[in-house]
Amino acid sequence: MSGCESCASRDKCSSKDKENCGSNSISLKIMPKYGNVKNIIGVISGKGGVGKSTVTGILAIQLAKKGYKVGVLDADITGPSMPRFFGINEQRAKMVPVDENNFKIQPVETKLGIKVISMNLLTQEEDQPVIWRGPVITGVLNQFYTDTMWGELDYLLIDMPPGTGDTALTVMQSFPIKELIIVSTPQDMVSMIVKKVVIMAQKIGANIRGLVENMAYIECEDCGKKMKVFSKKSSEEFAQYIGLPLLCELPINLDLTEALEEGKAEQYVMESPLYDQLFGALY
Ligand SMILES: Nc1ncnc2c1ncn2[C@@H]1O[C@H](COP(=O)(O)OP(=O)(O)OP(=O)(O)O)[C@@H](O)[C@H]1O
Repeated sequence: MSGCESCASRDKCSSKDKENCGSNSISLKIMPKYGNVKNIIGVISGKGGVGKSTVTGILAIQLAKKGYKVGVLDADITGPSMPRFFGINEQRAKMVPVDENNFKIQPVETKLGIKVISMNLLTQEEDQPVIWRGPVITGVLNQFYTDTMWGELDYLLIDMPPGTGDTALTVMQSFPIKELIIVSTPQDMVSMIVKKVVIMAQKIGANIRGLVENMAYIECEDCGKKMKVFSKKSSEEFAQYIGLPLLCELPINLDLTEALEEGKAEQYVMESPLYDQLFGALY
């Protein structure tokens, strides 16, 4: 499947558009109306629950710590988790009227000034489910990107929904994503499914930065020994199977879990030298 065959905009493109489209960009990309976003980074995994949102959150904090202006778009409409990560789940994004028929969205800002938009910042209660079909979800996602008051952003991180479904495909094709970061855990079954998303991204010509192996080990509190949890194979072996450079290995970190439960993950990650070491050189 070539870029054009899989492109949602293919029927709207002239042959000249198609010529100018290039292998890693699809024409008719949508743009934010209320701001300027310099770089979009998509964090994705074919599999649910491997730590995509956790990696998105850590990366956003690392970038903000370096002085960049950062936004996070939680594209997981039916299973949003970014508000909890940042401890902002009690706050609500605001719908600001522009005229009779249109509105813009004021995102919630974290303590570090990261602008976050998520479905869970718009529903009345955070445990209220969203029961929508694909096209509605896709429309809402596009609105999150175009109608949010992002202001000037150096980086917008997109926490992509799990899988290779309609939503992930739409985001990859209609948002001008600079590069993707793939998240996996060191397990055969997970790696096989994650490889599907990598192949999908490669088929549509997306740039992939590399692989983050999450929950790669747990460190003994007493002796500091790193113990593997899921498989005896190394993260490098899994990265080789998936066909990507290994960016870093994240340990299972119960202090992070505790900080998350207390709504203090942002402060914990900001103060933790571990994440400086792991992500410091990435951007
Ligand atoms: N390195 C880690 N150490 C400790 N807990 C972790 C780690 N990574 C993820 N978790 C925990 O595992 C759970 C799943 O993580 P997360 O929500 O980031 O996964 P996800 O891939 O975004 O899930 P989904 O597919 O539902 O969007 C969360 O409770 C998170 O706190």
